[in-house]
Amino acid sequence: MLLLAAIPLLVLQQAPDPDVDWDAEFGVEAEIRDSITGELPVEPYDRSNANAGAAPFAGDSMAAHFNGQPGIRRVVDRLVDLNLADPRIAAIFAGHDTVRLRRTLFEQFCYILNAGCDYTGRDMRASHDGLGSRKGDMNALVENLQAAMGEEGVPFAAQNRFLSKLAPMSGDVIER
Ligand code: HEM
Repeated sequence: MLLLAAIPLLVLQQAPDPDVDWDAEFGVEAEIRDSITGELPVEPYDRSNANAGAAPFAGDSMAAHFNGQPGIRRVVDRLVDLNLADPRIAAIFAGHDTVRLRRTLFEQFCYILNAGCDYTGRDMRASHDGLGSRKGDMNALVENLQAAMGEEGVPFAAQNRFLSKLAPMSGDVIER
């Protein structure tokens, strides 16, 4: 009986018109990547090193332990790759601009490690607002960061000093 009632509905159902631009119909604006940086646009915000969320280390020993800017770049790229491949947290990164993330995360790490960069990204609260990440997600990310630093040969003591700079940010990063 239910099947009989469904037949007229199936007959009435039409295939979607392939010529309709559904984004335009629903007012979805196309996001266009910058032709030079490859990044998607973000809402305007005030740029400041204070957005990095921690003061830089004094001296150049931490930068040296990370093998300078090239080493920091490798750690960040590896961290992003591990996060994107990590079934625990990959979904949180899906659909976000990883081109921008690689750049801003590099700047943040480089600034905090006193390796000669300014941070131009958003503050931690603004950039993680609405992501819904929890303590377990933070733990997963820290594990991936430890793996990336380990692969770069960063000594344990330096890894822990760096992690202790990031730990206080978790209040702004995870969902309240
Ligand atoms: C202390 C730990 C963390 C630090 C230092 C950090 C750092 C950053 C930085 C610098 C940005 C880019 C800001 C910008 O582009 O303006 C960012 C964005 C992002 N972070 Fe984190 N993060 C942390 C933890 C996490 C965790 C635990 C997750 C989820 C598992 C996460 C997911 C994301 C995502 C998805 C974005 C992109 C947001 C967007 O495109 O709007 N982060 N993070």
